[in-house]
Amino acid sequence: MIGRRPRGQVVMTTGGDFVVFRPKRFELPVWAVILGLLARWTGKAVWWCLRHPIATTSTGFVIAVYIDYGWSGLLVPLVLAGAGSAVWRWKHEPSWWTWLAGPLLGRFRQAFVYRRVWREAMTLCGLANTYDHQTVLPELLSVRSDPALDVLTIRMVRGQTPTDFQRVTANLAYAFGRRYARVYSERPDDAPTRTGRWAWLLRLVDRMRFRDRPTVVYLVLVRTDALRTIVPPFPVPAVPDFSALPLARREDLRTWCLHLLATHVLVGGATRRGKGSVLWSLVRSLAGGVASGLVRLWVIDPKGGMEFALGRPMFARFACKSFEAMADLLDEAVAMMRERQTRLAGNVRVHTPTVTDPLVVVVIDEMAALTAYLQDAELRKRIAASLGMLLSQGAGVGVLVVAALQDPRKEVLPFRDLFPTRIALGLTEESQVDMILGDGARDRGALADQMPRWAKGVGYVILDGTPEPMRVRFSYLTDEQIRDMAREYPAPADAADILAQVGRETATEPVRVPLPRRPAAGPLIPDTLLNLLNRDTDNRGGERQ
Ligand SMILES: Nc1ncnc2c1ncn2[C@@H]1O[C@H](COP(=O)(O)OP(=O)(O)OP(=O)(O)O)[C@@H](O)[C@H]1O
Repeated sequence: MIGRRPRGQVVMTTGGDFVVFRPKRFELPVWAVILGLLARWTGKAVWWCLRHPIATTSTGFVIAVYIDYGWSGLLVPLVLAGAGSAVWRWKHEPSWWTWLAGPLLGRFRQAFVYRRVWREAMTLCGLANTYDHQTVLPELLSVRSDPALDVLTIRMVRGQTPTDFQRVTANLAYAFGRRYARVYSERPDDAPTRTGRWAWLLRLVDRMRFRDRPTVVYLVLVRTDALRTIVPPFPVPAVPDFSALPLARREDLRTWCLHLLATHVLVGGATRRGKGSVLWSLVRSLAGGVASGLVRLWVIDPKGGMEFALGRPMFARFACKSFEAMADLLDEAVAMMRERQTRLAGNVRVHTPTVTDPLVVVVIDEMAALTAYLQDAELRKRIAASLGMLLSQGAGVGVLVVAALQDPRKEVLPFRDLFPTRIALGLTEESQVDMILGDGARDRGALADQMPRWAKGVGYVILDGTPEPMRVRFSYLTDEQIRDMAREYPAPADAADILAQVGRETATEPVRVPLPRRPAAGPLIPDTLLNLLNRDTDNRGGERQ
């Protein structure tokens, strides 16, 4: 058995301490110790220079210029570098941040901010361990800064997992003097798409940069809260990209895009926290498709139209007064889903939206009004059955549900788990965060229950493919902007839509341009009725002119 005593003495014993070996101690002369230390430091310095070629070359250059020309000689390259940097920033700020300002600021903050308090912060946050009578700390490998965030790359102590860091995310934020932090087990940014002549080389470099590093975690500290200011509406894409709909601003100032294809979306948030802004941001991002007929919005607003009536011309179907009409709307969505399933089965596995076979998005504000608070038990059951069908089978055939609600408990929303995409705005209780975003989301940094009062429309989303939440702020549309949008992007008239409205809701039909007729493949109503309605629509169009 070999053991180490506290004083560094190696002791070797057999079974019961019968024989004890003590190694002989050598006394080295002082000159040998000094020589050894010098060799060690030189080795370290050379290794550092090899690892930091840019810093080494620049320092060498500065020293050489100073020796040859003195202080005044340094002024010229300094002014030239400053001017070059200013022009670069003016012409292309993102690349200036990526290649110059970000790395420089990161190095500076690594040396003068984080390293100074590293040992103290790691120890007090409970991330320092003891091994072999020595304290072992996570190692700060690098810091990368951008205009809003510092991203710290940290090598964990052997035996630690990213969960150990995620559990103390808030402690880490405050330890470094910040309010918000997030811990990622993989790089928080994606590898860029490379094109052009040197793409192959850049892709090789990216493969190295973005390689999987299981021993490393990434701590993102929010230096400047980019979400403090209201986010103006994003430009309307003429043809919406359903895999990337721009809805919100991210903490790193980039745009957060929703992947809407083949998914349902649940938005949870306490009252007056901005659920409306999430839904309107989504409607706006789809507006181009609404006008061209690629997207149909079927909207249910149980608050009597308070939220959505302003955008009425954009909606193919709208129910806001009668719960009966809301139940009918959902039943019709199920019928459409069934018809598509029959038509598409054996041909494709996922529906692709086209003008003749559009993406149907059923938007439901205040979903609890339909699933829990509705007095009529029969109607409630009918609605629950339709919603269950849509949520479990609708995504693949392009009939999607986007719903908002305040209370995410199972009693209120039994099909919570059928929503693959979830967004949590400000909530009132800790437990609600995990109910909406999934187990452990709060521990991983989604502090939706601690949202300050100003943070309307600020929420947490889970990025595709990563378990860690991200904080975003949704764009805010004023009533005037909603009215303008509705005027500019009205839904085209479709006989089936108009028929569905007749006699159910008393709201007057909005002005709509006629939609090209659907081919014989699958009209939902008989030809005789279609002709009748066409004539009716033409007449009304004539009256308006
Ligand atoms: N993204 C946003 N940016 C800035 N302010 C916002 C944003 N979203 C909402 N607000 C502000 O918060 C108020 C409440 O927003 P909203 O009506 O959308 O909340 P809600 O959660 O839908 O409320 P309710 O529970 O009544 O449905 C708005 O009047 C607006 O002033």
